[in-house]
Amino acid sequence: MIRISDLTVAFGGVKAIDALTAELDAPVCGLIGPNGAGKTTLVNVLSGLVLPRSGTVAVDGADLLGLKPIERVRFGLRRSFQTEQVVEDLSVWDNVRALLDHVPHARGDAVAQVTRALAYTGLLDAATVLGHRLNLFQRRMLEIAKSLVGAPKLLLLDEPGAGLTEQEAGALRRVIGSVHAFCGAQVLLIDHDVDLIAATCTQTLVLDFGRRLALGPTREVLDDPAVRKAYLGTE
Ligand SMILES: Nc1ncnc2c1ncn2[C@@H]1O[C@H](COP(=O)(O)OP(=O)(O)OP(=O)(O)O)[C@@H](O)[C@H]1O
Repeated sequence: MIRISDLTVAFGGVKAIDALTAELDAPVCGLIGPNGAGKTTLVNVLSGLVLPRSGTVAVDGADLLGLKPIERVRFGLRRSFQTEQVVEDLSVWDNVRALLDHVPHARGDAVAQVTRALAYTGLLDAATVLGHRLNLFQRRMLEIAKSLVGAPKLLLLDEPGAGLTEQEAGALRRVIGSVHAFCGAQVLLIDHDVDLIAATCTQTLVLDFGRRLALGPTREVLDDPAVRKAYLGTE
């Protein structure tokens, strides 16, 4: 559960997030809005890359803003970036294994955890392949696999579907839609692909100019005339 209260982030005179209050409690939540709406800024606040001017954010009851970025990772926060953070000269296995150096996990079960995450994301057969040899889809899956080891509580996925083929997007949908069943973590998904949001997210938050334009069940939100006008470009 993510509880955001009266959150404001300003870059000079621009309020990227403007007095935002929202409770996100679905296993997979969507975060959408037009370009510049504040989506990435919100994810940056959650992961600790940006400090808000005011407000609070709690995840599963814990005050997130009181934790340093590395403490948030230990707490169970995971994030994928629009540009994948793959170590190019490490194998797929070692890319995932490296995450476990930074987070708590039961001693000795690293092999089992990495194996399980790679199997879940379809990367087990590619475990020995070096990062620079992976295609775009495999890189996206590797980002998710890294998020799944070491007791994650919340996955922040920033446009994981961008540039994928329809078949790959289908596979991504299945992986994201089952993350909660796989490891119990909540997912906050930013994507411009409304079909991906509709297929995976039961609850969706829409931002516009840093403000909350809508929050609720995804189907209702996507049918909201104000959302259709601001985001989808239709009346
Ligand atoms: N580091 C920064 N310095 C100054 N302004 C910034 C910074 N980061 C974001 N902004 C501004 O804050 C606003 C929100 O940007 P943000 O990147 O969060 O939007 P977004 O919804 O993620 O957009 P997109 O869909 O294009 O990724 C924009 O007006 C942007 O120009």
